[in-house]
Amino acid sequence: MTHTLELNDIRKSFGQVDVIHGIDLAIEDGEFVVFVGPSGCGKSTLLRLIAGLDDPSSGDILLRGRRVNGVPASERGLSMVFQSYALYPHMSVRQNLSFGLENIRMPREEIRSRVEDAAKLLQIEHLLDRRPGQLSGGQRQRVAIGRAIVREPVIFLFDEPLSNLDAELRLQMRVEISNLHAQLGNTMIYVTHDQIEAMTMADRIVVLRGGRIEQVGRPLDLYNHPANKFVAGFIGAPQMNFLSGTLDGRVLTLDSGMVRDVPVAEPGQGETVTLGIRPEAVGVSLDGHGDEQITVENYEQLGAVTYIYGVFPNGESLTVQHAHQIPLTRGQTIGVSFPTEAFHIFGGAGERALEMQR
Ligand SMILES: Nc1ncnc2c1ncn2[C@@H]1O[C@H](COP(=O)(O)OP(=O)(O)OP(=O)(O)O)[C@@H](O)[C@H]1O
Repeated sequence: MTHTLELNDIRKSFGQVDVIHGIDLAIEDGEFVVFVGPSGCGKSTLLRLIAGLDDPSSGDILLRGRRVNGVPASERGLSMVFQSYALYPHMSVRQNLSFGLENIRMPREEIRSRVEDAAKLLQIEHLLDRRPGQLSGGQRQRVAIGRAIVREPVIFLFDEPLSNLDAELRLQMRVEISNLHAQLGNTMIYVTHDQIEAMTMADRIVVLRGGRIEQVGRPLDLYNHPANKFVAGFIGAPQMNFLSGTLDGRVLTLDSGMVRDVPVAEPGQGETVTLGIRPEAVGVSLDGHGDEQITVENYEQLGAVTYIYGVFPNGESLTVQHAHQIPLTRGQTIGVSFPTEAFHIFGGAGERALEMQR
């Protein structure tokens, strides 16, 4: 089977600096793939290599089975949507949408029909005669997306397209881009540092760090089975709790005091490990019962959910996400419990999750 896009051992250096360290990835036709990772991990660089705005130092890029290294961006059949929108300020929305098509001498009628279809799809028909300066941020972003749509690309490339929008509009555009993907069915590659965008829009997430892939998988697979501590900490908000301990045989002893049998596939030999547990998996008891006790340092009552920020006697922190409204005061002691089924145990410096016999 031919993939829409294949990256084979892609590397990129700028002068002496190696930025991408060997990326292998195959993307299927129609997939929505999100590249996510902290600032500087190389996600924009990778997208630019795919787009043809830059060339890899080594490795092959295949589009529908054809090697495209060195093929100019304009001949790859891809459309990119930038964070900055990159609209022409002196042109109307209609001209912004049609400009690229006029440049390739597409017949007028075809251009008109594509522009009108895209405007309808994005609900910007009433804005076609305005200039970008007369539009809101969200409307400008729609025009930028429209300009990508009219080219009918093999793949849409999005580089942090929502970063300049406020929270409410970001949420709305997230849903719209997902709907667009469902309607158009094109392959989409989307770069963001926002794990919520990744979780909500992706068919598959590629987590990057330092120019390497840490894990590739469906959103909930990454959430439920992170391959290492980095992915576990990056996916999910509030962040997973990490508690230090040692593993001897199948007995986990936390530095905070709790001792528990854990169903690890391989028994330990007294080595240091990290227990990961998501905030929503921690049980709370106001009368102090549970596996351990924490002091409430702070809390947030959001109505539907309560966040508790606590500290163990040994100084380690614990965040709890509780699904109910409960009375709390700073400085009070509460009991917390940790169900074994929710444990993630990371070996070494967190580079791998230990296999569990569930
Ligand atoms: N043209 C360049 N010359 C030298 N170094 C570069 C160049 N472009 C990018 N880099 C470096 O490559 C690394 C990856 O940059 P890139 O922009 O791909 O990261 P990113 O994950 O997209 O980050 P951000 O979320 O901040 O945009 C960074 O350390 C950056 O400084």
